[in-house]
Amino acid sequence: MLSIFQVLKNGICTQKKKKVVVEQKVEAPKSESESEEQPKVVEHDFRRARRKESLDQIEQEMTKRRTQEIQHRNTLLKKLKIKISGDNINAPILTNFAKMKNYLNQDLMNQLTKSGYQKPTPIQMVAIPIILQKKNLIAIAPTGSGKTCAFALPTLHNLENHKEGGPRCLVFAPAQELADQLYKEFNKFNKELKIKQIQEMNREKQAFKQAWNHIDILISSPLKFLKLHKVVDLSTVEYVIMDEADKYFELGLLAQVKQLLRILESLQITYMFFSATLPEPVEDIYRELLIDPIKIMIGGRNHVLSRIDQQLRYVSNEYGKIQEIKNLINEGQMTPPVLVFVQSKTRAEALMYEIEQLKVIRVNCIHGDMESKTRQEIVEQFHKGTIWMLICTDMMARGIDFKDVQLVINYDFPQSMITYVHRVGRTGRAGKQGKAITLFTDDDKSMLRSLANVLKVSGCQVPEWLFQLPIAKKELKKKRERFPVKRENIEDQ
Ligand SMILES: Nc1ncnc2c1ncn2[C@@H]1O[C@H](COP(=O)(O)OP(=O)(O)OP(=O)(O)O)[C@@H](O)[C@H]1O
Repeated sequence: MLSIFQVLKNGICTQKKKKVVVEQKVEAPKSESESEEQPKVVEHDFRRARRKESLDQIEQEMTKRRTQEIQHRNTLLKKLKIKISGDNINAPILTNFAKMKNYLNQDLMNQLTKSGYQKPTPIQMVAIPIILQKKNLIAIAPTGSGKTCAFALPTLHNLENHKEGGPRCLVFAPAQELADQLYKEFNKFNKELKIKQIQEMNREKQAFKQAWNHIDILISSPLKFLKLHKVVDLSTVEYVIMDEADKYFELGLLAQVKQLLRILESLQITYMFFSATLPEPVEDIYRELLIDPIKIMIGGRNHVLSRIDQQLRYVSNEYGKIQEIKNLINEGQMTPPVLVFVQSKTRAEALMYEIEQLKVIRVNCIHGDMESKTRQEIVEQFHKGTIWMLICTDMMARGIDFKDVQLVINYDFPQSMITYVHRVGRTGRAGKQGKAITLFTDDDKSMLRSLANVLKVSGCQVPEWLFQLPIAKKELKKKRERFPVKRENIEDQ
């Protein structure tokens, strides 16, 4: 006869997963020797109960840890001002690049080590795992925060080895200098893939077509690409990256970009749009094109990093500006390299001439009227440090990565706040401190209220009087974007 204890035990055991063992015991004929084994069964079941208890404990512990990890991750994301929206995305890598060995191939890991990068920047923490998932992406992150590496590394990983037949990735940049820079940055990490810029490929159509078949990544401006795309087969394209994704609209290239996107529409493409400033209407245009895009925003739209010390100086008129430059030189505040932004090519030439006359600073200027080779040489000299001060137009405001620029001077007040964000973003890059001084005259007062908003979003102390100023009307802002303020000639001061 079974004791109550045994029945209870067997009853309990039959509900357990490993039923078979217990059922065998119930069905087997009973014997003296078996009854002697009863304590063993009890012990066995007791151990099982203990094991279940401890499994439950482990599960509870794991759930607790998972919750803690998510909480910790969310706290860190909040601290780093990272916002992500979208479904089913890989978790960010919030520690160091070594952790990426589970994601990136060994070659890329080796190149990363050589580059000296140790810790991913916030945009790299989140964008790299998402691009590896081949998801459509809209990413907004501050100037100098490493967006190029954020899209270049995972794209190189996704493309793996060289394949003949035509490029699998198209990278678009709005200016030649930026395309050159992207080319260098991709090549920094690349060993296997063949990357070309459109201007390196022969303009003669047949030769272009032939060269097309042997490359993996093509870097171009949308305009140049539109001139040549008809002679090649686009069916190999899998990825499209648009750097400075809002600049095309600023340049009035909306129709061209739409045309480009229409051409690519029938293909299965993963899109990546990157910028430090992506106005909502532009974002909406891109969104229409994408299926379930993931959006990453670091900081905010038009966000200037807090490590850039932004200063405003009232100089009343054009004469005041040149005096202020002399003061800054005399006060020893012009530690090179210095970038100075003006609103036109003629003003760039004129200011260079004025500063040359002082004979204290090695100065040059750069603008779109110069031959591309001359521009390349000037950029090179500024990189090397043979030019200390470079006076430029807004052609150099976006994307250009001059190392360690100490000071940006907005000699002429920028035509829009988007331009302001990009100009001052030429300093304070790659984790360094930077300084930006913006001169304003009576002609610029109507734009100060908008600047106050940018300063506020960037976490700066903003003098209260700036918020008392009237907000410039939309029409006025638009007018200023299109037609720069008429200013007195620099040479007449
Ligand atoms: N993880 C990293 N660690 C150290 N330096 C980095 C890292 N990632 C990028 N950099 C460096 O930071 C600098 C700025 O990078 P990058 O030009 O990609 O910035 P960006 O976000 O594209 O800026 P912009 O909006 O002005 O184009 C470069 O000199 C780059 O080499």
